[in-house]
Amino acid sequence: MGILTRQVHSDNLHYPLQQFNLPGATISLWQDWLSAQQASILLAQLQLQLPWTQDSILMFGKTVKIPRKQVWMGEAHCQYRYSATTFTPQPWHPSVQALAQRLSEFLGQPFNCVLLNLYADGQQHMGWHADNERELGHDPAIASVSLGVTRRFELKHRSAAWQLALDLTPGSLLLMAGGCQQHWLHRLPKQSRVSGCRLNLTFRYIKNMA
Ligand SMILES: O=C(O)CCC(=O)C(=O)O
Ligand SMILES: [Fe+2]
Repeated sequence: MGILTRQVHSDNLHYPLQQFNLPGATISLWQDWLSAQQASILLAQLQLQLPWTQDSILMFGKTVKIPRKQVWMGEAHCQYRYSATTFTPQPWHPSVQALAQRLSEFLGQPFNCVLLNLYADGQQHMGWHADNERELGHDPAIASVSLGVTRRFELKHRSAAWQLALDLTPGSLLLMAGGCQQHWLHRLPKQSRVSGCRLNLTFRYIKNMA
């Protein structure tokens, strides 16, 4: 348990970076990647304008509703398979596309699809998982932008007792890279006392095989 190696760098004054060099993963966190104003405008826009659905998944042979709402979005070829279901992407919302573009420039790597999650309150959550679908390729870099209330985000190593907990504040950018999806799991736990909603965007890249 406990926090592992922690290094704090500052690439430039506008975007201070915290980097965690974990065994088999590199986690980078930029707290105020979006300004408070940009984050709140984007939250209001996306909450209202996207076709949010509370999807069902198959768990131990039963269909259960997931404890949050989602939208899968991006380039048309970016199919996403999740618990025996294939999701076809929604076309880009212009603000989300602009964010993907800005992220690609900032991080120097392409992003062409995104899973958006809307957690109405602290009861809504996402369980332990890794984003290791084959279509994401080997050791994908996944960039996560948070809006709305601050929530805890946890990582744990698959085979050793190492854990890391971070608070994801509105406007923060988290990058999961290295072998993170191969060696670690992550989740957004319930926080019963948190009221207010959070919207998270996890940007990914899926190659066009056509
Ligand atoms: O809401 C979060 O911060 C986590 C989202 C996540 O892990 C995912 O979309 O795969
Ligand atoms: Fe994830």
